[in-house]
Amino acid sequence: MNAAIKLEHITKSYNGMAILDDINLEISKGKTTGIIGANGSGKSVLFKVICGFISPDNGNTYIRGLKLGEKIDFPENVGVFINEPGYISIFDGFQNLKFLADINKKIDNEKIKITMESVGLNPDNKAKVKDYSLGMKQKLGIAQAIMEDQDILVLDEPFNALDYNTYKDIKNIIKSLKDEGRTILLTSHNFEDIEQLCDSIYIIENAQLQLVSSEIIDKYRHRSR
Ligand SMILES: Nc1ncnc2c1ncn2[C@@H]1O[C@H](COP(=O)(O)OP(=O)(O)OP(=O)(O)O)[C@@H](O)[C@H]1O
Repeated sequence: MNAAIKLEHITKSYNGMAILDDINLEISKGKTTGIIGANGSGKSVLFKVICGFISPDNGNTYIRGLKLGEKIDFPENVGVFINEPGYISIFDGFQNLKFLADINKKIDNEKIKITMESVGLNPDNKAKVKDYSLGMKQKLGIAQAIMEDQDILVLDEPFNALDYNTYKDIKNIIKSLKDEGRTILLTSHNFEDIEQLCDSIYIIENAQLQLVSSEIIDKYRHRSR
């Protein structure tokens, strides 16, 4: 069976500095995989390569067996949450999601509303997104990533800027998506979240990706206490 996500020998440099150096990764369907690493280690760059937002210098990305840049440029049915999603600032939350939903025409208004409610947003709130708080924008980003029942989710720091209750809500949503068998790729600076949600954990260090050992897990547990 094809892996949901497969990376082969991915390299990416900026200004002569290797950010990703010969990255290989295979994620099976239905698994939740965590990527950890220091600020600036390359987690977002890796996620953007997987989503087809940036091209690697070398290497191949396959989503459900389809090679990016060959049969498809952007993977289909992948829910993406990468920090600071772009919104139409003069639209309200519902209008923004409706605008995006109209591209694929897979879901109706009711599904958008149900999804907004599931992340704690009121679909009838007419406030423009430019007046949303950071946490509300974060919730809207999560809603767009899951509203079409995308079976692969790429979530870069989904817990940033959330108050405690919303954080709990979003964490529970990710848990249920995991239980439903979605394939999830996740970053968080809170190691406890990664440990609780993920089936396997990788670390990016010095442009290399490696499966974390129990020693590294201990180090991170200690750090997040
Ligand atoms: N478009 C770009 N041009 C030049 N350098 C870039 C570009 N995008 C990313 N970088 C560099 O690549 C490195 C990795 O950035 P990335 O955003 O992937 O880090 P990260 O691991 O997600 O960090 P954080 O935990 O702070 O979110 C950084 O040094 C960053 O400056």
